[in-house]
Amino acid sequence: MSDSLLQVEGLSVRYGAGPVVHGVSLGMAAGTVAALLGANGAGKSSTLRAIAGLEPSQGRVVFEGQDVSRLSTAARFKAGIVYVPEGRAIVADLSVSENLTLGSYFVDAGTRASRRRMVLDFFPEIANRLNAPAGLLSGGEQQMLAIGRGLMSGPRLLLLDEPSLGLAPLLVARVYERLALIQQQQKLSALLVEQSFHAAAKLATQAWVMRHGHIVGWLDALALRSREGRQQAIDAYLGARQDTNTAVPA
Ligand SMILES: Nc1ncnc2c1ncn2[C@@H]1O[C@H](COP(=O)(O)OP(=O)(O)OP(=O)(O)O)[C@@H](O)[C@H]1O
Repeated sequence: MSDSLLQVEGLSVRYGAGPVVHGVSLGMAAGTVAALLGANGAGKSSTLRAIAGLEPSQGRVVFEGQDVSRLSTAARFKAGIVYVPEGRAIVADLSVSENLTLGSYFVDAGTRASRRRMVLDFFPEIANRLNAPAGLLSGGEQQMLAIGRGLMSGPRLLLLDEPSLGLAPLLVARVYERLALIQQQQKLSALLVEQSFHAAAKLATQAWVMRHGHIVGWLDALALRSREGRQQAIDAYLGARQDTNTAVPA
């Protein structure tokens, strides 16, 4: 695909005895949001972390036409692949402002200042707390800070690991509203991992369903927003069927 941003081919991850991710293949175009859905332990985070180079893996990861499979995490980060851990992984002892600076350590002062303005415009909640220790923020604010820190590095692909984790439904909605705004205005490319089908369906235009380390289904934008698609995904989570919606594209 000429407009392909990310192409993952036969990705496998193992921690000890057996693989927890088995030959996962997926692809997405620039300027789009895609999701990896599935229940606890399905292998979603391991897949995302392997794409970022945070876990040793087998298979190929091609990013903007370049095979990055052998590159270190730092080199992939430099290429624009930015992993955003779930919100509570911000540096609690540093201030909000310092956490944001961490995300843009290698850029010049002018770029840093303009990105910071952009992030604080998107997340006014944290703009009012710049000098507060990040550990004192609410769960939702910490998630916004984690996303903001990711945006500070000028990502070409944001890998979002369960942005809804541990948040009350109202806060999940708020975080996803902001992501939608950022997506619209910045043409953000993102691959997100979610257990919350509802949250992911608002933003993603395609999703893969994982179960026991395998991709067991794929949903397009229409299926993601339909009642039937939702039911198919839930069935796939639970293993009731192995063929969510259309065939998984090669
Ligand atoms: N660092 C690790 N060492 C050993 N096993 C791990 C490690 N990380 C994950 N696992 C195991 O790998 C499997 C897949 O975990 P993973 O976190 O990728 O799933 P997930 O779909 O993201 O689930 P969750 O939503 O609960 O995070 C699980 O059985 C998990 O226990």
